[in-house]
Amino acid sequence: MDKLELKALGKINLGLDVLGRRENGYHDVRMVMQTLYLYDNVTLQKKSAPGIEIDSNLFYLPNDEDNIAWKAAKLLIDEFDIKDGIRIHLDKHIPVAAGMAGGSSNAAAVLYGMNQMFRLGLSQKELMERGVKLGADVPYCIMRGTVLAEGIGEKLTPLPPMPKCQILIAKPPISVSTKMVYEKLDSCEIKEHPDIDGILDGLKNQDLEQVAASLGNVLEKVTVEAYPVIAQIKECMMEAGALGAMMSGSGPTVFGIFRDRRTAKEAFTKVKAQNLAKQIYLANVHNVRRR
Ligand SMILES: C[C@@](CO)(OP(=O)(O)O)[C@H](O)COP(=O)(O)OP(=O)(O)OC[C@H]1O[C@@H](n2ccc(N)nc2=O)[C@H](O)[C@@H]1O
Ligand SMILES: Nc1ncnc2c1ncn2[C@@H]1O[C@H](COP(=O)(O)OP(=O)(O)O)[C@@H](O)[C@H]1O
Repeated sequence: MDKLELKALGKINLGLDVLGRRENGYHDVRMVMQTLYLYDNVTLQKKSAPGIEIDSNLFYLPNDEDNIAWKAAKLLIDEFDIKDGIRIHLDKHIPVAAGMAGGSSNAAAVLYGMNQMFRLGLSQKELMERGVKLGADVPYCIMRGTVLAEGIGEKLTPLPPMPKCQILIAKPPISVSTKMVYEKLDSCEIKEHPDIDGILDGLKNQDLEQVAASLGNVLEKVTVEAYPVIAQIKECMMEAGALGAMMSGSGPTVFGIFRDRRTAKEAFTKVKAQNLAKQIYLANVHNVRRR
């Protein structure tokens, strides 16, 4: 197989708690992750000349070793002494620097795809061990689905699937650095921890209302302080009938959970009319895990 087309799916965090800080600056987390059917297309093509070529539909993304998808290819080429070269094309749709793991998911797709293309024979666990070297969210992006992520995000426990619903995504026109958000959190006292167990119970009971009522993200306060538009989008979604709304990851993307598509579409129109975000999408949850 000389060419492979893959879907790199984005995620939201239904819950994100930070339990402590490690000496290397990374944080111990307890997060509930959910994959969305909102994706970048990743095309891999073998080439006979050695080396990695990468490009994308977005002019501002790096076309070199700074791209996390490039790093994923390099890791496998070096470890397995792969003689062929590879061309990677990214057709991006997941908002960038948004808290939706777009880059991590691209890297996961490259690891997964190259494992097949070059018949490397790596198990999912072995792919995830390589993934975490590229970023804390990469192992989850390999696994997908509804998952409890602990450690720095790499200790994964599969959960019952998210009940059927519609997710509205709105990314205001600002970019957020994950590193800065975690650093800012270090200077605040965490007064209230999110109810991660409430989300786990809700999933166990397949109770969408309980899941939505238990959403919580300890990073939200940090990002909202800098960008109040996040709180405005949440309010707009709640007024429009969301069962719950919250910032994903380090932000600034906000998602709302809706029981039906009609209400979600009405909320879409309201967020757009208020000019709170330019990138607005309706997405289904994607509960199929990779094995
Ligand atoms: C916040 C979350 C929630 O899912 O996602 P995003 O908002 O980035 O999508 C993740 O914890 C982000 O994961 P990811 O974006 O893969 O992190 P990395 O590239 O490994 O790290 C970027 C920076 O975030 C900080 N970081 C990341 C993970 C973690 N458990 N503790 C941290 O302190 C570190 O400062 C690190 O330098
Ligand atoms: N393949 C990629 N897709 C998106 N961003 C990338 C990629 N490679 C490197 N980056 C850089 O990583 C940063 C974080 O991107 P992204 O993964 O979209 O955000 P997040 O971690 O918030 O989900 C961006 O500012 C971008 O410059």
